[in-house]
Amino acid sequence: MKVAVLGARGRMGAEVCRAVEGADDMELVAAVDQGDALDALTAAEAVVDFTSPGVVMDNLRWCVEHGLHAVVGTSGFDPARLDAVRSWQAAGPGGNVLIAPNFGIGAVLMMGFAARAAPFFESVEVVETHHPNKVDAPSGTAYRTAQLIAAARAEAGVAPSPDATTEELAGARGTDVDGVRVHAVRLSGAIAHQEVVLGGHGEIFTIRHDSMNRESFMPGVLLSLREVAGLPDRLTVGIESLLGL
Ligand SMILES: NC(=O)C1=CN([C@@H]2O[C@H](COP(=O)(O)OP(=O)(O)OC[C@H]3O[C@@H](n4cnc5c(N)ncnc54)[C@H](OP(=O)(O)O)[C@@H]3O)[C@@H](O)[C@H]2O)C=CC1
Ligand SMILES: O=C(O)C1=N[C@H](C(=O)O)C[C@H](O)C1
Repeated sequence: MKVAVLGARGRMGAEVCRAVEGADDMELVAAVDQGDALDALTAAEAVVDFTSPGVVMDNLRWCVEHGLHAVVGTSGFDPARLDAVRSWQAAGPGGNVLIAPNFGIGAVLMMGFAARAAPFFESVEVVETHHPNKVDAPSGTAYRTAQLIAAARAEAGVAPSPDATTEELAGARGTDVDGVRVHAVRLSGAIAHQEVVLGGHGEIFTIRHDSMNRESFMPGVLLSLREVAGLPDRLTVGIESLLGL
């Protein structure tokens, strides 16, 4: 299949270009970065976007309006952004869009395990750690994890995590995502790491995932490229269904 990469000179985009060039069933037909014309994308059957939260919506709208399938790794997708994508797709034939907060297999499993464990513990918080060049906080993975945890706890009728804080230096308790506290650490030497910490009656349960390099995301990206055209929904969030989860 013919693949184009948006953000091709970035940390992830460059890794995706290498992975696509190394795949027997794929051909890299366009490597597009800041300042390049998007027209080159039309040579592709599917486009991969690893740019930044500030520009991904314009890129994605262009892809949808030009009928291209898109695999998106860029972070920053809240419910309003997902609704915007659906509205563009509803306006025309468009292509399928797959948006994955994390393409790492272990990270996907970590999110699933966290949601499964969340109703069994009184308290739960998410701590993500990333390299200091990351422009957004919290990470898309942490945001998605918190959403999944909150949904699982709501469905089970679990009370909010107890927290008696009444005096706080701004930010000390992290940010609130659907009632779940999320903390972002930026650390030289780090790539992408996350802990979900659950606390109950005399026990603490920690679920941890570490991405040691950016190659770790490539099996998920290539799988997504192979599957995106045949997905049952025009917009899919996460690669869980592609992994049979
Ligand atoms: N889903 C997942 O599994 C993963 C997701 N990510 C996410 O991917 C995104 C990119 O991360 P990373 O590669 O580290 O970031 P980088 O900053 O290294 O790469 C982004 C690239 O996009 C370029 N760019 C900026 N604007 C445009 C534009 N309008 N069109 C085309 N290219 C553009 C940048 O150029 P310039 O530098 O000149 O601005 C840069 O080369 C982030 O949102 C990150 O969170 C990262 C890892 C895994
Ligand atoms: O910017 C990164 O590096 C990463 N971004 C994604 C996110 O925001 O969750 C995925 C992974 O954590 C690496």
